[in-house]
Amino acid sequence: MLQFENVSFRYAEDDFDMMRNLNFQVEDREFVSIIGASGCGKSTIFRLINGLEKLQQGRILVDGRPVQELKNYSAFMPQKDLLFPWRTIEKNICLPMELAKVPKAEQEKRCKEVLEQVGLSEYAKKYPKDLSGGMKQRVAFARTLLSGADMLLLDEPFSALDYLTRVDMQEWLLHQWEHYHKTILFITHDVEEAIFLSKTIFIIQDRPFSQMERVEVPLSYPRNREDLKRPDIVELKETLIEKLRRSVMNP
Ligand SMILES: Nc1ncnc2c1ncn2[C@@H]1O[C@H](COP(=O)(O)OP(=O)(O)OP(=O)(O)O)[C@@H](O)[C@H]1O
Repeated sequence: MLQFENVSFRYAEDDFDMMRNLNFQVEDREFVSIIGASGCGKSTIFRLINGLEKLQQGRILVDGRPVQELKNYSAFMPQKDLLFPWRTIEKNICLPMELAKVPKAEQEKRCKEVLEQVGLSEYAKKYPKDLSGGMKQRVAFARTLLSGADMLLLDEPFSALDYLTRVDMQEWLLHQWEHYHKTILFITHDVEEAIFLSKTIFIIQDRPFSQMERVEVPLSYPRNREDLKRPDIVELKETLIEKLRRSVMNP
């Protein structure tokens, strides 16, 4: 379980807090999205979780232990795939294992398994330039998985993709999540994407923010895109859009 306890943070360049006494928690294996206006601090939450920024007050705990004491508890996947163009797909996927000095035979075994699972076995020897945008994000996801962390931090991973690829990738991601049973925190600007994927949605509405409104999506898994047409889901979507619009108008 991930817990934020009274977390406050401001960037050194700023003279105002970005978040103040923030409390929230995420259960193991939950799929949680964070939505909020541009610049409200969504990515900063990820940077605090993975230790890239130091919190100035409060605690971030994973299974009751401060993250400063832990290693390899979270893995980050950015919007851009960040694959190395001169490495083959399998070599890109193996990179974190190479750095962690995992024995070569084990690297190959894990790489083969994950490529099969993400549906890209026949692309192992190809280069990133040979793959479509959606395929490259699958490779980036595979690499994130192979870090071995139980919590995946996905920062707008599909925002650069065209609409149809994006829709496919959402279904694909849910399938992966059901297979791997990881905890996923997912940042998106797309309310429908958040509803389709998540069990829980956190909304950032204020600046600075000291709380995120928590909304439970009334859909079970596995999900079907038809569910998005249900009147209560259409209404939820409108409500969330309205909340975001209000937060943009009252920064
Ligand atoms: N390293 C940094 N140093 C100083 N200020 C930063 C840094 N990173 C982000 N900021 C500022 O902090 C604010 C929040 O940034 P953050 O990236 O967390 O927002 P966000 O909600 O993820 O935005 P977006 O939706 O546009 O990606 C922004 O105003 C940004 O300019």
